Amino acid sequence: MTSGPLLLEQLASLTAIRDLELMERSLLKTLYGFLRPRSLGMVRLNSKGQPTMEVAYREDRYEAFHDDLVLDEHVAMADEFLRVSDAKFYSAKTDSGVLIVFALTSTRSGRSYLQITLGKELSRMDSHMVSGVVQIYRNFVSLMHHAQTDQLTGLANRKTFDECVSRVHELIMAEPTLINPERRLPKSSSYWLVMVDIDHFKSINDRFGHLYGDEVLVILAQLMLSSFRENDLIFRFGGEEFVLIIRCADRADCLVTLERFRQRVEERSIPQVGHVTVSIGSTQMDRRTYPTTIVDRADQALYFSKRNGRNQITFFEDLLAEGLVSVQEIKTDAIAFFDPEEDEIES
Ligand SMILES: Nc1nc2c(ncn2[C@@H]2O[C@H](COP(=O)(O)OP(=O)(O)OP(=O)(O)O)[C@@H](O)[C@H]2O)c(=O)[nH]1
Repeated sequence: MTSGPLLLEQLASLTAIRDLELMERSLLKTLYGFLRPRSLGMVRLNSKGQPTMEVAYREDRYEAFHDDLVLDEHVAMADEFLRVSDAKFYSAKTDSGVLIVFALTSTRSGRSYLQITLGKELSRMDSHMVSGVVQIYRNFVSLMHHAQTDQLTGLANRKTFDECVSRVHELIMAEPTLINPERRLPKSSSYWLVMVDIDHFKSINDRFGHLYGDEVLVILAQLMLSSFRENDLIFRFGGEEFVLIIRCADRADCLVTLERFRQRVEERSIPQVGHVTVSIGSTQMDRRTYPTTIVDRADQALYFSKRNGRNQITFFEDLLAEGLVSVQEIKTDAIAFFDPEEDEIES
């Protein structure tokens, strides 16, 4: 495995990567044993068609590459062909043999392909076999995706957040060893946990009905997807609460990003409902602080935004600097979130 993958890029698909990787390995192992190819691997492209990961598999060795990837001209052609065609695979003669490319997955954030190089064309029987194995893999990926996704908004669900937040934290802890010192990384390696809560959402439901409330949630989710980067992580907890894990250069950069989103929400006119606003609480994720504490800090910042008039952004670090909160370490796995029913604060 190469060094230097950027933290959130490792979590690109919002799915449980460890499980997905196990499935990838199992797929490659099965095909390697069956086909004994000259080479076997996978390539993942982002939504712009740029490669973000390549995997090479040989005799039980699985190697993943993230850095300095160049899109192979045959893969580019396969990508173009398989996106518009019903064909099961793409095949081309190359210097190393016959390259066969099968489409594996296709999502909003990108596509992945299986690459097989053989000494000769794939026989009819073998092509049926590979297609069958690929279909099983796709079905598993889609089941996994379903279990991890909130059905209304299409965002990752609360269960996925619980798994992801610990994993991001583990990655932050490990980061110095992951980063290649020879590669000059942009000064963009701080990670922020952000809680977003729609203001007065109950009254939207009360005035317009739940269906309109649901529509607001869907529009909010779309605004988030279009406002944050592809590799930022966006979750719906349930209710009208969302959580983000985003990478920013520093606090000022995080503020600009969140402020832009807050304004976009405020400006958006939603049919029937009109304008809605969001309150936001944010805190930096650091390696010394337990994930539960990080979540609690963002929650305290959100609570402050709510109490001070809503439609605003608060950073926990600012509250700390002003002596409005104290540092408490929560060392349990239970993550407690803001509960407006319990904490109604307006007079
Ligand atoms: N339409 C719809 N409503 C939901 C969903 N999940 C939770 N709710 C409603 O969201 C509302 C949340 O309201 P409160 O927790 O009182 O908070 P609020 O009215 O947004 O007030 P503040 O957060 O203090 O600004 C409740 O009325 C829930 O019934 C959902 O999936 N769809």
